[in-house]
Amino acid sequence: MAVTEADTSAAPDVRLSTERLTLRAVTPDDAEQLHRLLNDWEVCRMLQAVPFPYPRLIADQFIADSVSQRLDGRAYHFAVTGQEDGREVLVGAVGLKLLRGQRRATIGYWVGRKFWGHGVAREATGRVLRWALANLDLDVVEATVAIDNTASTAVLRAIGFREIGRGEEVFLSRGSGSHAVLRFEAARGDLSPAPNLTTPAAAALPTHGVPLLLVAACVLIDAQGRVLIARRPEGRAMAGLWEFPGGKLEPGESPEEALVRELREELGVDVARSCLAPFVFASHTYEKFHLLMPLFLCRRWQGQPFPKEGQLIRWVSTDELMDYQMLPADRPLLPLLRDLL
Ligand SMILES: Nc1nc2c([nH]c(=O)n2[C@H]2C[C@H](O)[C@@H](COP(=O)(O)OP(=O)(O)OP(=O)(O)O)O2)c(=O)[nH]1
Ligand SMILES: [Mg+2]
Repeated sequence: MAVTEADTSAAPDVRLSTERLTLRAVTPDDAEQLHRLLNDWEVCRMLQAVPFPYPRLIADQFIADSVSQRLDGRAYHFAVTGQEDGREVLVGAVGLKLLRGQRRATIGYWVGRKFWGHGVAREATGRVLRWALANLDLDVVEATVAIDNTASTAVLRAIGFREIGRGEEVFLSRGSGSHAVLRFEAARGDLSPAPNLTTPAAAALPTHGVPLLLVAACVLIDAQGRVLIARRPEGRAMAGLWEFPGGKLEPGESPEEALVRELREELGVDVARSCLAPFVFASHTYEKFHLLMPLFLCRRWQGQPFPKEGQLIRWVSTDELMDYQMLPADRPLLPLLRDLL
């Protein structure tokens, strides 16, 4: 099965929410409000692909295109809405376009002028960025802003984007000729929440100035020799990458005890300690910690694995495993697993 196809299949009707906002697919019912908010020189002049004045016909065309682009996974245009006097009102939009075959996308956004100054762009764009890196086959999201757009530059920096250089772009609303822009990028590492390093080992054994983190993980193997992998959900460090089920040792736990607990918490399966066979270990320096991770094999458990923590799970052959973006520490272990199975 092609990874790209399967992973984006759940995305067309995605609906995201933040503390104050809802982000959902743009629909033809949005055309009137969208046209009214966008047909504003102060908004248009910051957008590359929008003419000014902004004709209603272009709003309708944009919405029709965004429906088909979303269905085939080329772009996700979100209407950003809020509540005003108990009604849902459009306040702006965020668009994400995938660059085919590159594991990259570009992001753009605008907010209606009367909603400026309330952190809408930051809240909405940050939400889409986190969703995209956790759920689409992407490693990097790019953004470009006009050099005179200081508000937007501040938004990008606050979300975690890094400035990577300058360039020139045409802005339709500003007429012919190119205008100076700043280019930004964000990858998973720019978003990662700091890991919660609570194990006693972490405190006791710093390595090269970073703490040592002890994690136990397990390869569940089914009767056809397929293995279970899980995609780290949004909100976790390294969200969007795949891993073997498992987690950090809690104080006083052995690796086996930690795994019995983690497999129940993450997948709802019961495993006896005697069914966990030590296989290999990972030893890998991440930016903020050094990971030491024994990897066990297990062929017998009770219950049907079920993703209890919002993760995506998948049974894959060891050949298919090579097509998945696994966590960096796991990559050297995969050929060993393939040789075994
Ligand atoms: N479970 C698991 N973790 C891995 C693998 N490879 C790898 O680098 N890690 C890293 C990612 C994380 O930094 C760390 C595991 O931490 P985690 O956040 O999943 O820990 P946990 O399940 O105890 O979750 P939490 O309660 O702290 O939220 O180990 C793997 O194959 N499986
Ligand atoms: Mg875990």
